[in-house]
Amino acid sequence: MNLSHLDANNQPKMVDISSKSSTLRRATAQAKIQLPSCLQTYVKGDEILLKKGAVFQTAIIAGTMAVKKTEELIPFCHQIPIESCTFAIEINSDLLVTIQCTVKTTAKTGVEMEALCGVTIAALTIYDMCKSLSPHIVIRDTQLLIKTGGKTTLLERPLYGLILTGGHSKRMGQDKALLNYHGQPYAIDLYKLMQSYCQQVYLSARPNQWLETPLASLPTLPDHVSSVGPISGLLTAFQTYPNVNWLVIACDLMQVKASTIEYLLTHYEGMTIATCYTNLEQGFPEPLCAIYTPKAHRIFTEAYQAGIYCPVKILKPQPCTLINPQNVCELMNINTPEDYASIDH
Ligand SMILES: Nc1nc2c(ncn2[C@@H]2O[C@H](COP(=O)(O)OP(=O)(O)OP(=O)(O)O)[C@@H](O)[C@H]2O)c(=O)[nH]1
Ligand SMILES: [Mg+2]
Repeated sequence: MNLSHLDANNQPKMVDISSKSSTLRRATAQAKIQLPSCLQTYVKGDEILLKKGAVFQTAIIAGTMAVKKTEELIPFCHQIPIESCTFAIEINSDLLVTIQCTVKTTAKTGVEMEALCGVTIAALTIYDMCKSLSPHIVIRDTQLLIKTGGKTTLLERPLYGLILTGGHSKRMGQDKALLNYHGQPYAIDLYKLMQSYCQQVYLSARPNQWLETPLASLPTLPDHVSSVGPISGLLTAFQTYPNVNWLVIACDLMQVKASTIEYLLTHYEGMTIATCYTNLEQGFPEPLCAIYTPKAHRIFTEAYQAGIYCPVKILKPQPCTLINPQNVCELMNINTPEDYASIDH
């Protein structure tokens, strides 16, 4: 086996990243701390206030300093410019504290060690601040939750892919998912692209839509609810696998590239309903090229029950993570034969 951490003499070495290219990379790590009940009286809102000072605020400062020092502590870590470092600390009613640290850089290698170092030192700082009140403090579950921007992507839950194909393609006059794209139906091309990022990819279609077509062999989620638009496909996906993230792409976004997906993943936020591109002309979130978290399930179900079917209308008032497309053409909607003729296929 060729281990990148060993040299030809079986001695350890720093991984050579000199020929890699710099990309925007992000890592989020998490640690938990179980505090003893005697600390309850010191909890004031989102903070623990001791004579020594504000515990979480101190932990954030310590964690930030630790992130910047990671290269000095871990022998084979590279020196990486830290471009952003944020902490989120929450405490629940059982005094279980959850710390998350997110680090960003534009570099040739990832910042997961930095994020892990950050939560670890933040946790130890909380321990140090609280230990005089009781030594019964347990730090646990330190782990990497999210890593994006490099060769492999890790999110805090599985990523499934959904290709929306259940429309009637009236304007096109033929099924858009079957349009030729470099020698194969576009849905197959997009399916293969999404497979490299998702654990599972499904077509979203009307029941029996793809029987006896070239798409028949692809995994399909037929609409559970009557097919009234893309919301039917979204709801079916959210209901079928409620605990995963969904990367959703409509089959008429024929200019989507690997970089379109990677950019979404790099900016993905697990705490919002969805990470979406902004439609620059109209300012609304683009719902059909987006990553949805499990929080979307309830929002879309309630909207559907209230008779609101338009995904843009549903997303607009919600907390979404919005990003500007790197290239507006990537999100061009191919709805008519003229649109199709205007693109390279
Ligand atoms: N699963 C599912 N997807 C749908 C449904 N209606 C539309 N879609 C998909 O949602 C995306 C956006 O659809 P539109 O472009 O608005 O509509 P369309 O029906 O494909 O095309 P037109 O008939 O020309 O309006 C496309 O990928 C469609 O395949 C539906 O009822 N169920
Ligand atoms: Mg369309």
